[in-house]
Amino acid sequence: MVSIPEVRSFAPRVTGGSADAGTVAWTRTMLAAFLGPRLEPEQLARVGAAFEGMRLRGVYADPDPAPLATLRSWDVRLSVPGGEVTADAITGIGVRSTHRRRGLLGRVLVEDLTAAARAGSPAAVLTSTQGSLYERYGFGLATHTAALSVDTARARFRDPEPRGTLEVVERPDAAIALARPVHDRARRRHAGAMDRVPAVWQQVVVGAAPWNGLEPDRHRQVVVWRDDEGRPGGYVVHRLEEGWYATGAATTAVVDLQAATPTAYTELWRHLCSQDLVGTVTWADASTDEPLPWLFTDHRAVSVTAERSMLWLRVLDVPALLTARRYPVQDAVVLEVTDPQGLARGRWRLDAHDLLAPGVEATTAEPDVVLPVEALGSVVLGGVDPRVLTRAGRMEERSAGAAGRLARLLAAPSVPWNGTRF
Ligand SMILES: CC(=O)SCCNC(=O)CCNC(=O)[C@H](O)C(C)(C)COP(=O)(O)OP(=O)(O)OC[C@H]1O[C@@H](n2cnc3c(N)ncnc32)[C@H](O)[C@@H]1OP(=O)(O)O
Repeated sequence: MVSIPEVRSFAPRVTGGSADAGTVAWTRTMLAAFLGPRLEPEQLARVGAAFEGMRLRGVYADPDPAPLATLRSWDVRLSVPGGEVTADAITGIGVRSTHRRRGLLGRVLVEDLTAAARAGSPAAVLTSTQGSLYERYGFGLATHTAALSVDTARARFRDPEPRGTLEVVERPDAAIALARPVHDRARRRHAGAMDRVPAVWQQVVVGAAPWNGLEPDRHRQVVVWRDDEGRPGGYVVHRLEEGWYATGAATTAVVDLQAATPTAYTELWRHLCSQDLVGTVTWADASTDEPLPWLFTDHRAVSVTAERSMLWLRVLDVPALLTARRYPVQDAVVLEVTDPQGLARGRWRLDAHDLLAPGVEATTAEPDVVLPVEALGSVVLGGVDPRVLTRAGRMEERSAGAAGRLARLLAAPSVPWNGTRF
């Protein structure tokens, strides 16, 4: 007899670079749901080993040892304006193609969110394959990215003098060791950015991801820029997107570019735009406020080819999240938050009169704004304007001008940005 499906969670056990049988079965279901390659058992065991230290959840129906649905999560440090919080990063939500539309996504996700809230994470984050899946679970779209394309023939730099030195770093471990501290500094500038576990670094630098069986992308290159004292100030990971054989001009795609200073940023772009045989440089997930066009004498060297949704944020603990960030103006507003899963529901007074120590308290006062938890997730990093959500009927202003006051309170010092899908 087949049992009623239940959610189980476990941590991968790894010996000698290979994961245990339960993790292998989990990995097989997850890859199949994402239309991934059918891997040999030893490849699956290697892929599963990359999940060491993470939480795996699955929906199981005995006696089948493989799950019907999967989810993987781990803790990240998520930048918020003026600070950072621990967040539950979620990925790998997949349901067997034979078992869809029976509520399995909902079961495994709500279980993970409830566990994260219980463990004290103020928020959960994910990037999604589809745009309409996660609002019903309280996630709000919080950041966007811009897809850029640079025509290298038009890219003349205003500042003609290169500075510092560049190095192509061949060994991935050396590249990661150089890139990590730069990324760590750079990520604090953008709310929505987060630190990276080793598996994500491998994905970015080597191109070895679960969905390609950890096969390295041999067209990937890491270039580090150093200042005159030899200190690394920025790096770029790029890959060949289209060879030059057909057109005589190749396309290079930026995978990750982080610069701790404006000079590092300029010099990395100078390098990208001056490579022989390269006609176009693209960046699929740049920030929406890149200074790039301003580096060139002709800003039309850069085209924005698309703007895309990126990070979804689910508030789990309203006071913890709102007090972790800083506010640019002194004001106080009462927010009533509704939440179908009941995790963040309540009426809260956010008081930012003390700019260094904002306070959030439960209150019975009349609310200035009533909003569902997903709208709070959208506006909390400062990347979505509460007035726009009010105009869209996604939140309700109960006192005159409250959405505008909230917009001024939540404004972020720079545009929220997360450039890495996970
Ligand atoms: C963070 C991430 O990992 S994003 C990756 C998401 N996964 C994928 O894209 C892999 C391929 N797809 C799948 O594995 C599955 O179809 C999933 C995970 C998207 C959905 O799983 P299911 O178990 O079928 O979803 P479930 O039955 O729990 O549906 C929950 C709700 O979402 C809705 N829904 C499910 N899939 C979709 C979809 N593709 N588009 C729109 N709505 C959807 C359902 O109608 C249901 O709505 P309701 O609450 O109003 O009834």
